[in-house]
Parts: sequence; C-alpha cells; structure tokens
Amino acid sequence: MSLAGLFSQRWPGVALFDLDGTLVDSAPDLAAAIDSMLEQLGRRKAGIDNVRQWVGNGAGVLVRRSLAGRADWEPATEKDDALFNDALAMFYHAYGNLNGQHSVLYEGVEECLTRLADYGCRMGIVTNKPEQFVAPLLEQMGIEHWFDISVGGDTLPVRKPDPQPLIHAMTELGGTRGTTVMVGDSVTDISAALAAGIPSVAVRYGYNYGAPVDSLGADAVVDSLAQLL
Ligand SMILES: O=C(O)COP(=O)(O)O
Ligand SMILES: [Mg+2]
Repeated sequence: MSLAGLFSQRWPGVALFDLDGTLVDSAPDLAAAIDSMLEQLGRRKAGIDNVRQWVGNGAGVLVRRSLAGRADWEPATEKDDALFNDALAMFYHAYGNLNGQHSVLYEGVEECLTRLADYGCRMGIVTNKPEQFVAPLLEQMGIEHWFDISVGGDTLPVRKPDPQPLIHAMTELGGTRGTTVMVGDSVTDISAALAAGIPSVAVRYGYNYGAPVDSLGADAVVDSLAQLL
C-alpha cells in the first residue's frame, strides 16, 4: 500500500507512535543511565553506540543486554538475578534523573504532529519504555498535549511485539483497523502492527538494533515524519 493510499482517504483517524527512536532520540540519556549503572557495578561503560542497538524491548531487556554486553543475550544463561535486580534499580534511579536532559525530537516530528492534529487525527504513544518515564519525557520535549493516550512497556501484561498494546490504544481512541496507523523505528513496532492488522510506517533514522528497516514489512518507509504529510 502506498503512503498516499494509507493517508488520502481515511483521515481523520488514529495515529499511534513509538517513542524512542521514532519521536525522540533518547539514546544519550539511556546510555548515560546505563553507563552509570555499569560504573556502579565496577564494569566497563557500554557507550552510546552499543546502547542505541540495545534499545527497543523495554528497560529490563536493555539492562540484561548491557550486563551481557551484547544484543543477543540468552535469558537461560543469565543466572545472577540479584545482580540483575540491583542493576535494574540502579538504571531506574539514574534514568529518572537523566530522562530528557540530552534527548531531542527528531526533525519533522513537531510539524507532523501539528498537521495531524489539524486534520482531526487522534494520537497515542505505544512504547516499550516503562510508563513512569513516558509522561516526563513527553513534557520535557513539549509534545505531551498531542497525545490522548500513552501505553508504556509495563502498562499492560504484554508489550510490543505483542499486538495488544496497539489494539488497546486504538480502541481507546475510537479507531478501527482501517483508520489507524502505527509509526515506529524497529522490527518490534512493525511486527506488532502486522500482528494487530494495522497498517504501519517505519522511520529510517531510528534504532532498530542497528539494522535497516526497509524489509520489515511496513506499508511505507520514510526518512522524516514530515514525509507522512
Ligand atoms: O524502552 C525501550 O526499549 C524502547 O522504547 P520504544 O518502544 O519507545 O522504542
Ligand atoms: Mg523505538
């Protein structure tokens, strides 16, 4: 389906947005919090280039990957749960202080949200970021007023790539599968949209574990959210 096909007939509708890597480049603060945690544990810092590739499945997985030093950590080999619990608490504490400080909106985001709101589109956030960090980040970025709902990684019992968070947000916003679109930066978002039966748009500039987004199965791929318009 072309972007024009997705958007020409059906607005006003519902637009669901992923947060990290789609609306906000939050990697600097996530990396600083991860490095603070690793330093407290006497380990080597991971650095932003690694952290960028580990974001996308929620805070717990990010911490697990950081402790393992790689993206493909094996849950079965991660035995030291006391270490994980300590590390997670350190990360939450550090990120609570750093959240939003060095994060920035991507180019095209404000223009896109403003125009979609003008069209009468209702908008929601569907992120794997823990819920407690979502509203403060949206406020810090000055975009909280555009969103009528935000679903975090721990809001429901399941998170993306499970389709439920998308279906929940769509339903709350009065959307249907024919009038809703999911916009995200990673396979997690596009897989959730495919499983939900909702059209999707992938952005090229986000994280996606360091891999290209062109073959994820999104209905459209854009370099800037301004292209959605
Ligand atoms: O916290 C994460 O893992 C990423 O969050 P996202 O779903 O907004 O990309
Ligand atoms: Mg993302």
